[in-house]
Amino acid sequence: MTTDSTAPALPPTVTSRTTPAGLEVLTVANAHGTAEVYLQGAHVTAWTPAGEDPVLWLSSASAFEPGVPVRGGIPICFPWFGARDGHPEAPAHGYARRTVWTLVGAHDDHETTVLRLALAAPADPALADLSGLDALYEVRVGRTLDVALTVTSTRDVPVRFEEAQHTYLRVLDVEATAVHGLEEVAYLDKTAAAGTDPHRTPEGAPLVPSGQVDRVYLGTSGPVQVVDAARTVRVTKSSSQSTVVWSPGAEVAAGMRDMGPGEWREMVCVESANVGEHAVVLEPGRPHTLGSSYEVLPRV
Ligand SMILES: O=P(O)(O)OC[C@H]1O[C@@H](O)[C@H](O)[C@@H](O)[C@@H]1O
Repeated sequence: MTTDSTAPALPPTVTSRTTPAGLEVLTVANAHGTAEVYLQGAHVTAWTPAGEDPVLWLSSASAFEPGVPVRGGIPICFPWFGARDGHPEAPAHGYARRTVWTLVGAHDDHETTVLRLALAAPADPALADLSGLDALYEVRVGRTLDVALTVTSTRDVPVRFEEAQHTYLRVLDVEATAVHGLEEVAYLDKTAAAGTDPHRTPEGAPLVPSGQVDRVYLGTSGPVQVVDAARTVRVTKSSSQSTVVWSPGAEVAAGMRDMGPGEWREMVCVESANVGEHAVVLEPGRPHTLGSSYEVLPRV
């Protein structure tokens, strides 16, 4: 862990270590379960509520190296999602998931452990239109896992940005998993052939992913429930107008270096987001917080 004298003291529920590659990791263990958070990307890589199987999926082939995003857990996409408009050379999903955040707070709030990490706006001329966006991320590990990304602008003009909590949920078999809560929501199909209209009308039924699924559901703020043969995981969100669902399918996954053979079946991404037409336009002095809460529901 950092020996920086300004680093906050850790409560007894939190321990820290540095990996051989030099990445700092915080491990939380409290009455309600365990979690792991890398300072790079403020990346929650694991959450296991007491008595449950892990809720977050993590690739066995993920790189854990400086500057390389982890495949799994909860990557933070910020301040753009996917490719950056007008900047094809920019890394996908923004700089937040590749950058080391600073731990600015750690404490126990009754039986919940709270970590706070900060990312100052980078002073990069290539990011001039996105400058002045400071980010604070709060991770609460309790009976539920709650994450909240607060963005504050130091600019005196509105700034448009995109964001997502790109959560990989662990499932037994994605093609035998039902995603509830988006039945009545129109979406953009990112797998649509180039030059064709990607807009799709609501399907009227829960989504059971088959093959490659890459959808941006539009204008939806409601919860999503992911139901597989073993359990139901509910994702509840706040200040989010888009939900992204992604499953790479066999073919795309086979071309990904950081996904183990066949592992694509064991995950589905349900992403609380504000992207595209729902990007945030942040006014000076008006912080914006994107929140997600994850919970395992009791079987009925
Ligand atoms: O490989 P990355 O950059 O982590 O992105 C994974 C996926 O993330 C999803 O959110 C996108 O909708 C997909 O298009 C993308 O392929």
